[in-house]
Amino acid sequence: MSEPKFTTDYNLILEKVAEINPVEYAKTRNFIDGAVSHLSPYISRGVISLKQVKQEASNKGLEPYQIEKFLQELAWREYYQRIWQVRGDAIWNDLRQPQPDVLHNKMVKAVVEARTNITAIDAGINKLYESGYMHNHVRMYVASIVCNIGKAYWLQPSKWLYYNLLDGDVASNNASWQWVAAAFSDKKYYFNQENLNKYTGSDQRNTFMDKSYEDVATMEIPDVLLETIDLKLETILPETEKPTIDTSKPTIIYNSYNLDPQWRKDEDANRILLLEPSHFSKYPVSERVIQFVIDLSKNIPGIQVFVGEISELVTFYDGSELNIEKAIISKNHVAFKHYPGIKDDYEWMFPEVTGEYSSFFKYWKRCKAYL
Ligand SMILES: Cc1cc2nc3c(=O)[nH]c(=O)nc-3n(C[C@H](O)[C@H](O)[C@H](O)COP(=O)(O)OP(=O)(O)OC[C@H]3O[C@@H](n4cnc5c(N)ncnc54)[C@H](O)[C@@H]3O)c2cc1C
Repeated sequence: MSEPKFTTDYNLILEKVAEINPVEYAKTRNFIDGAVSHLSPYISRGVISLKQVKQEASNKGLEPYQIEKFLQELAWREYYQRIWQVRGDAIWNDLRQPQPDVLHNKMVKAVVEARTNITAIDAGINKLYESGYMHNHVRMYVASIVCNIGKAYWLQPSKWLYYNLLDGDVASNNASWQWVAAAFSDKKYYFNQENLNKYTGSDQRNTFMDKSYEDVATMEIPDVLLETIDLKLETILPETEKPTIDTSKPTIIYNSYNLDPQWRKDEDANRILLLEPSHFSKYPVSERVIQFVIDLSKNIPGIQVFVGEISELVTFYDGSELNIEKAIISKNHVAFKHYPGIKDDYEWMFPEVTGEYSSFFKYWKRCKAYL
């Protein structure tokens, strides 16, 4: 399968939203060449909302049962966002219980270098480096190899994946790694070569995963996974000019989690894509991700890219008649709580269902009442 290409043209993105096929999706989503939507980079970057995607799926004239699986998967994302809202920075800790059976806090070197010798896994990692995307099932396989077979603590590996993903989202990423590693679920997620072959179209045999599930769960760490690496992930940000701000008007702030071209689009305002070094030192991403974010921002007319802190933007309004609480406008987001000013609500899929639920299925049951 060729790598998915992620356009940054807004009209083409909307075409991709229109192309979703919930019926095929439900049948094939676990296969790496299945009819998945590839919309996550746009959802995570806030170009489109879950509400918008849900609306599109609902307008296809299908029966409710035919779109339910797709809506349920969208809801997984919102479920994790709600957890992040409640937990804040505690999303960086074990969410439910300590990860069992941990040997080290580093990353497995063979995974970073795509040389586990399991062809479909190595191909999935290389695709990640080439495209910034990895299929959900491959993410689960990789996380299981790293945390459950290689016995790494989930934190550093999750940062490695986040760094490389165009759709990198702290809530979905951290919680999913923890789900695989049983820090956010009752048991570790395991697979074997037979399962991997089925979903990746591979026919490889005699690998360290070519065992029964029971043997996979109890085997010694294979030699190839023993070597570890301590990753030092850094974000390289471009140099930018000081922006031109007309301080008689408010400034609308966009960032790597909000690049919605429709939001407040008819307002007379300054528009800034704010790339804060402090944010990216806490959440490092690759140069590819930064370029993707900058390219997506080009859908917003008049936007200026500014690498700097919100506090520097605020000083532009010193002596201005506009009160800073009205001058800065952003979308409410847990990673950008430190912005001052007006914060618009995110377009939730299920605005009525707030807070943290002890399981996705309890959460989904509640959501279904609003479908
Ligand atoms: C270890 C691991 C790490 C992950 N890290 C991220 C991440 O950083 N960012 C991210 O957006 N997703 C993450 N996911 C979830 C999921 O893999 C991706 O959302 C999905 O693969 C994106 O591809 P798609 O748009 O084709 O999804 P589709 O299957 O077409 O689903 C449509 C949308 O529903 C949402 N969705 C679907 N499945 C999930 C799921 N399991 N969890 C959360 N949301 C889901 C996504 O927004 C996705 O775009 C992770 C999963 C695992 C197992």
